[in-house]
Amino acid sequence: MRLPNLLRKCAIYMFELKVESFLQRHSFSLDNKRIVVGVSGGPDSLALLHYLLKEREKRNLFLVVAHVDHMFRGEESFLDAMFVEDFCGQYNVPFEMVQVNVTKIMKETGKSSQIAGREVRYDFYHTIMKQYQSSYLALGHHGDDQIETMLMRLTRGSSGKARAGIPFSRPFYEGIIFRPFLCLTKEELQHYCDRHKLIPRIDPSNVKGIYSRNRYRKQVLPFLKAENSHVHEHFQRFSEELQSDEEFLQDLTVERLNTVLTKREEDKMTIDINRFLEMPLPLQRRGIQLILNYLYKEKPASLSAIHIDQVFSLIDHHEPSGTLDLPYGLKVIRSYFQLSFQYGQIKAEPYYFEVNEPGTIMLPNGGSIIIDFITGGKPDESWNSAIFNAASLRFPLIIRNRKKGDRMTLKGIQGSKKLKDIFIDQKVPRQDREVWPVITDREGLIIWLPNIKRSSFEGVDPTAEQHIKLTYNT
Ligand SMILES: Nc1ncnc2c1ncn2[C@@H]1O[C@H](COP(=O)(O)OP(=O)(O)OP(=O)(O)O)[C@@H](O)[C@H]1O
Repeated sequence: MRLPNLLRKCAIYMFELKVESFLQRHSFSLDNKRIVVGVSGGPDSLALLHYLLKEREKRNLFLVVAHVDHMFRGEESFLDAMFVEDFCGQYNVPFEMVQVNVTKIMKETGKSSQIAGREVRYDFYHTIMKQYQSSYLALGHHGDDQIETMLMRLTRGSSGKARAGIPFSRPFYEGIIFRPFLCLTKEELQHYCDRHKLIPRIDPSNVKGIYSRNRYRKQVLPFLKAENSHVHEHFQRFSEELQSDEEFLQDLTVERLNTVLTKREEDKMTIDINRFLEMPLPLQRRGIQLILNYLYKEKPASLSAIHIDQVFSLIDHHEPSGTLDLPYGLKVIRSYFQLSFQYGQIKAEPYYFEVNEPGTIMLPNGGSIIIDFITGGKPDESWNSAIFNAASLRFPLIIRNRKKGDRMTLKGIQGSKKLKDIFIDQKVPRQDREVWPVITDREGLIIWLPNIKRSSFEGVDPTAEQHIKLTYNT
């Protein structure tokens, strides 16, 4: 055998070995699979199809090719489709294609060409997988794609698993997407095409000059490759480690979050702040992320790490209450030790307690009212308590949330004042007003608005035999 031929054989062998050991590392066997292959006609997916065709007999593979003509480049892009069809004809592979005017979709929906094109492709892949009863979709992403994706996401501020880039495999409807070429560079795929005398139609990456991906491809990748020619292997390993770390932490987060959630509805979640703060910090961050992912059926592009930081500021806040507006009308509301994530208007749960004797009443807002009977001596008054002459109160006392039209008489002031105005004057957040406790006597006279205003009924009476002390703990 002549030397160039031997070198060629060696290179092909090395290529196949790399892919095989990559598949093995992911415990993925090609044997007996029915696979849809996404083929654009460019070098990466043409090399992928060729590689799988070489394995077809040995592995007992059933292959079918899916091609999408996005109609971006008029006649040219239709010729790509014809090229792929012709290639499939030569190798006796079923070929399926669809023509979709993606530019029109972009105009109608305002989506970018990448997003609109991607949605069309993945829809079509799904259709073909169903049609051919295939559970596997093979795509030609490679190591350079991986580096670009990871750097772009990091730069953009992605979090969690997204930073790990493109996974080797992931669930896709009832099936699985897999990418056997993530272990290879773009250059290796180009060489593979050359060695097998494959002449791809175009390299679609060349027509993507305006995309930010191409700026990474042209400006960042050459620098990294010059620094270390194995950079793609290191990024790939980092991606895989990060993915498995993320999965592990994600499972832990779900477990812990379940113990912290006090409410879980379709469009509302509430956590207990004290229990939440007992979670390790990395789980706290992921916990907030999980809640947001759950509530946002479609994640807003404008949602960023800054919003997560703002949620944490609300948790660390010294004030017992506060609100944060997130994209798409999602609100985060802190009320004492409860943090709620919810859409739209805040509905207060009405509550009503009758009190006849000393004790503690736990309130739905997480606070409590303590009732003490004090006989003899001068009871001390603190900022969160109120003292009454027991004989002047008509029992049972009632602890409830406010009602429309509530008014109270204030200490040292003639006449009465609307609760609504008192709340506004004291700048009590709207959502807190609905759950703030109001204490009345049997006849409905408001005797105390805890921690906000003292009523005309309050005060120590030196002649009183017994006092009642009410304390509001938040
Ligand atoms: N028009 C298309 N029709 C079917 N599959 C496609 C199409 N475009 C891309 N794919 C699949 O998605 C993979 C990744 O797409 P991407 O756009 O990142 O790569 P590409 O530069 O188009 O790759 P290639 O050189 O294989 O065309 C491709 O390798 C291919 O498997």
